[in-house]
Amino acid sequence: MQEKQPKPPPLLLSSQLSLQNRGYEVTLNSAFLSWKEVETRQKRTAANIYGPLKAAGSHYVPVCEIISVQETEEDCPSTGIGKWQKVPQSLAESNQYAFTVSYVERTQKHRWRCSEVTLHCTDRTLCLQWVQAIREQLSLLTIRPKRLLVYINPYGGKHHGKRIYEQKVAPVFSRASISTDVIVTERANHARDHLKTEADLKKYDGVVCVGGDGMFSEIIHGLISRTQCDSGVDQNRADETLIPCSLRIGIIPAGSTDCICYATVGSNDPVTSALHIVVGDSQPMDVCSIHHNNTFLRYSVSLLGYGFYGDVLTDSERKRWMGPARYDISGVKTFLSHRYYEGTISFLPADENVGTPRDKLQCRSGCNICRLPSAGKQVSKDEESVSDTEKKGAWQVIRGKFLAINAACMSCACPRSPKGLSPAAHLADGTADLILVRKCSRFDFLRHLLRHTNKDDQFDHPFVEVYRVRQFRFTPRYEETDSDSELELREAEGSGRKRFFSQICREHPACSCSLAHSSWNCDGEILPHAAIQVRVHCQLIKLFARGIEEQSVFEEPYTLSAI
Ligand SMILES: CCCCCCCCCCCCC/C=C/[C@@H](O)[C@H](CO)NC(=O)CCCCCCCCCCCCCCC
Ligand SMILES: Nc1ncnc2c1ncn2[C@@H]1O[C@H](COP(=O)(O)OP(=O)(O)OP(=O)(O)O)[C@@H](O)[C@H]1O
Ligand SMILES: [Ca+2]
Repeated sequence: MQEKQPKPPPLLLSSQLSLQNRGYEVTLNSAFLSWKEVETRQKRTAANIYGPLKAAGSHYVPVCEIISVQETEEDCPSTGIGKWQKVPQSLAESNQYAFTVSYVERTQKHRWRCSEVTLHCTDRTLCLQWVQAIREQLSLLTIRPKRLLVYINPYGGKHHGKRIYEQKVAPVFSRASISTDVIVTERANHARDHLKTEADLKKYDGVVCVGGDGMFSEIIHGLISRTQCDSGVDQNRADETLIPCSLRIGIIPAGSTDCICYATVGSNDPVTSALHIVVGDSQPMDVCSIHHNNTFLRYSVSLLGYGFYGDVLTDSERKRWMGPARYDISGVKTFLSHRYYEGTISFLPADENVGTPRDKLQCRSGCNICRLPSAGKQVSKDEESVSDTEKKGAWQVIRGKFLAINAACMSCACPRSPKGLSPAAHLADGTADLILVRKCSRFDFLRHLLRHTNKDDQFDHPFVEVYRVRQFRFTPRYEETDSDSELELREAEGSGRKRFFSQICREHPACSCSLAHSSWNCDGEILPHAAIQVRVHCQLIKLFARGIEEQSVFEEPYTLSAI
């Protein structure tokens, strides 16, 4: 039996217009603008005089990817000179009216570009009719932002934030008739504090940051805190159900790692990010809350890393002046120091229906795992206790010596590691992947690190374990209060703090006493405590992004070759 083809949306407008001196059949319906070349009588005779009038090439642009449409003035007589310009004389007289449609074009490596087509009409009424019809369709796309609050960090990455915004992003926003209020930050936490207490958020459809992961972190801290404060939710309580933020966040990459942008869009290209904002994309994202006892410390969306990544960050902060290269220098230095740390990790594993960190399937645009009902909503306290019945007593405890303890709420893909720290982690499934790299030789650790940069599985080592979790806790050995450690602690207190550290450091020949414990790298910020409690909040924030599109979408961008 033949499958029934879905009916195309009703035609809104159709005309023969010209493009680069050739005739095109141009049509508009509520889903697509399309133009296909109409064979000239001459060409038709040469090919097949009895055949149907055939289109030589068709182009389809989804209406939702049209950026703007405007009447084009280039074909009018140029003022003062009185000469026709640009359009060949033969066409100029008959097709002097034109309109230009700007639309999204996909290029290599998940990049988007702003492309244009200028279509010429025989009379102005027809031209205006086209402009109006397309504008009407665009006005129905209410998901698109009209007013944005933009924060620029002038010192992120290579200090190009301001220039990137002015030269590459502002023209795209202005073409899409998006109005902006722009704040160039004057100090660290300027954006966070402004969002938290001052900004009149009702005026905006979204917040945009120009900078790196650290700048994004400021924005989410400001927005999440503001949202909880407005709803009377106490962030210091680790078991609180947090209220999701309603404003979407856009990231224009201008940092050193740009992993949140890279992992949600597929590239760290400012124009691509600007276009995702213009078309009004929406990608929900998980956020981890981090507490020490009952004190809120920070939120994290990408990497929460103790040991290796904590030490890389601590060292790299002293080298900020180097720009993005600081991470590589500190990376090599930390790698050579080969420090390991002892402690206990307890975690609550996620249900199996959200998959595992060893899955081959990766989180992509429209991901089915992130759309599961359990992932789609914030779990309230009551619901949490019901779904926890199966998990009662399911906390697992692991004690050991680790080179690195990493929690990735999403893949953490970035230019340094295009598949990321945890390639199968999901953006919005309510879980994080907990990666434990136990003490091993330098050579083995190097093999593990190298696999972040190639196709090999970085978890396929006997010294690496990985779990998909909803919550976890970490206690470094020197803070443990179980009977063994308590005894050690008392001994240490009796004989002075120095002796306690020297006891730990006997097992760390390569380190000095002050480095007997590491710090947490929380999205590029150092946490003040080593003992932490972490909980994933499903889809707490939304980005102007759509997740990484499948490669095929990039290769064949709605352009059908000759039919
Ligand atoms: C041999 C090459 C191995 C390369 C291994 C590369 C793995 C890279 C994994 C990157 C994961 C980034 C996760 C995102 C973290 C962001 O929230 C945060 C803020 O932006 N960035 C960093 O903390 C910045 C973290 C940057 C870490 C860079 C680590 C570089 C390690 C280099 C080790 C070299 C050993 C060479 C021995 C001769
Ligand atoms: N005007 C400013 N002066 C100094 N620091 C600022 C200013 N505005 C923001 N910051 C801080 O700069 C830090 C780094 O910024 P950002 O994340 O943009 O770049 P990066 O660290 O180079 O990149 P990445 O985070 O991707 O590694 C952030 O923690 C942010 O709080
Ligand atoms: Ca997740």
